[in-house]
Amino acid sequence: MTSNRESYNIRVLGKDLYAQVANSKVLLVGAGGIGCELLKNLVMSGFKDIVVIDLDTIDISNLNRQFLFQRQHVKKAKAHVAKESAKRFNPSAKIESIQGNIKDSQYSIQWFKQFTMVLNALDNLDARRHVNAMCLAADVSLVESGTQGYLGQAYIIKKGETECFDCQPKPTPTTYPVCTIRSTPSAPIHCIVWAKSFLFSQLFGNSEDEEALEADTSEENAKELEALSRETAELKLIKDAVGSADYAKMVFDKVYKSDIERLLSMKSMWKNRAAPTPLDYDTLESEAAAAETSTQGLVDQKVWTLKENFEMFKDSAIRLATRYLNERLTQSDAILSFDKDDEDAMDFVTATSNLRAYVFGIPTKSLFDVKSMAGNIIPAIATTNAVIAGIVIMKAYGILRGDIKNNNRTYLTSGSRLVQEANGNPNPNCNVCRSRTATVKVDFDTATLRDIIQKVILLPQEQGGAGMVEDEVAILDGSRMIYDVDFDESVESTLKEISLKPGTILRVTQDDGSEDVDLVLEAFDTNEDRDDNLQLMNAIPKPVEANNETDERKRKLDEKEDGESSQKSLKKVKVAHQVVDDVVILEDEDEDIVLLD
Ligand SMILES: Nc1ncnc2c1ncn2[C@@H]1O[C@H](COP(=O)(O)OP(=O)(O)OP(=O)(O)O)[C@@H](O)[C@H]1O
Ligand SMILES: [Zn+2]
Repeated sequence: MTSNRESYNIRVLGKDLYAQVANSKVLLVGAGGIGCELLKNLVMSGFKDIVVIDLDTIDISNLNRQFLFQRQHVKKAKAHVAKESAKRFNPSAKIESIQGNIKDSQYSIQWFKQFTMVLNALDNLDARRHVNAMCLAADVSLVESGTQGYLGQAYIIKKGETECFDCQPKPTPTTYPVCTIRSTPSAPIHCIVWAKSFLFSQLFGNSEDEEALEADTSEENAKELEALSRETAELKLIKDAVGSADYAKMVFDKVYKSDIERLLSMKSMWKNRAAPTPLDYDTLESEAAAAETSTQGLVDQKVWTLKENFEMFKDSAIRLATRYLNERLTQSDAILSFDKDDEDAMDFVTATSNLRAYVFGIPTKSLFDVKSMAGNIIPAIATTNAVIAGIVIMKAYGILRGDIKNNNRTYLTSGSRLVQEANGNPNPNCNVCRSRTATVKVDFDTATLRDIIQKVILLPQEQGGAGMVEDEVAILDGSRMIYDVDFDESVESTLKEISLKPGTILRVTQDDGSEDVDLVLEAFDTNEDRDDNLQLMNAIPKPVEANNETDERKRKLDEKEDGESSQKSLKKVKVAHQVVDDVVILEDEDEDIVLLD
């Protein structure tokens, strides 16, 4: 018997599409902000066979937007709780939940192949890249999505038909010159980067952690680096004094007094900028508590007074020092890593960055603001996730209809407008998706590397092979070279002997620079009939001809670059691929962008 929801879905989607929806198997990667919305949407729109994977447990800070979770679920696995909550929307849906990392090797290409489609609901580049590569190798359609504040996007990735996640280069994160952070901060962010990437990691972490500081070889910078190494040595002494009664005072005197006095002695530095003012521990200590009071409002949103920052500095430094010492009792090289959700770390970074701001006459910030700046956080907004999760379902319908090439990318832009942009063709220079892939079934115990070379790599293109030339071929298993003309020792070894397993992808390259070929190795089924110890399952696609469609698109754009009318469309292409953090966002709204109904 069909339920009300089911008959409604059939009416909306039509019988055929609904049947496809009901028969498809979907992998949902991530059960966070977008993932929760999406899992709910999937079961409500008729998807019945779903696997959801997430590595994390529920944090209290997730509850404001991840509506499948409630207070009593805190610390439980996201995937399992999401499954239980979503099932209540549609008890007939079959959901398998996995608490795990999608990057684990057990989630092989073969494993990905069981799905009709994969839906990403992730929050980091690394995992997105991995799923992109797996879906390309397994030739499964992927819907990629992301949100950032009020902005969001969703689009389909399909091997050979669309751009992949890595077709466009992603910009590197913002860096700051060492001297600005170390000596001449002029904005709150400079003080926060100093507190988080320098002070915190020097005291409690790995001193190499200064990833935000740019390596700069200018003369001014050389001096800075020299001062940096001297100060690092001094800090080491303090680090060793962790646990002593005057630990907080030692840290304070060094970073807010002697370091600042040393900076002041470099007079030329302050010719054209306001000189810093050192702080005095004893004066602050003796000052009556809070003569001035901090601003009103929620605790996290108050801007603390100098005295309050001072007290918080002492308190949080001792809390962290105690934790650091305890960790070292069990593991001698233990460190504390900065985490925006760690209250002690956030108290410390807020207080120490604000004290530094006082020294340099820079406005101070509330804990809330420091947290978003230190954690690089743009607040996650439930409604943005909900809109994007809805659009992901539309993309999923697009995949089932076979409408991939013409399926646009959808962006939620500032002003809450949904805009569309044509999905690009694969970038011919992308080394993630432009390789040519074929699956080869092999008997790992008897097939040799020579078999692969003869029966696949040298096999003429007309017969489905790669048609390569023996002397020019090299074969790699990941970064391990297993064959080239000067390294042919393993050629008579069986695949098992050279540790190749089902799921391995061999990359075959040829000197002449023609496109690489990826061979996905699979085992024969136990009782499978076969004539040989190796079977090429699909013809290897021919190399893409130059001047293909993508080049054509690029050429047209290049041509138009001179013309006035082109500026707009060129700009559109550029802004569309700007990436902030992990999410591509569209900053601008162009008139020639198509509005959705
Ligand atoms: N490699 C991975 N394998 C499985 N799940 C992953 C992987 N990387 C990230 N995730 C999951 O993807 C989800 C992304 O959701 P979201 O962006 O809402 O992040 P969050 O961690 O819930 O929130 P926030 O980062 O804002 O505190 C998270 O639940 C995270 O655990
Ligand atoms: Zn690509």
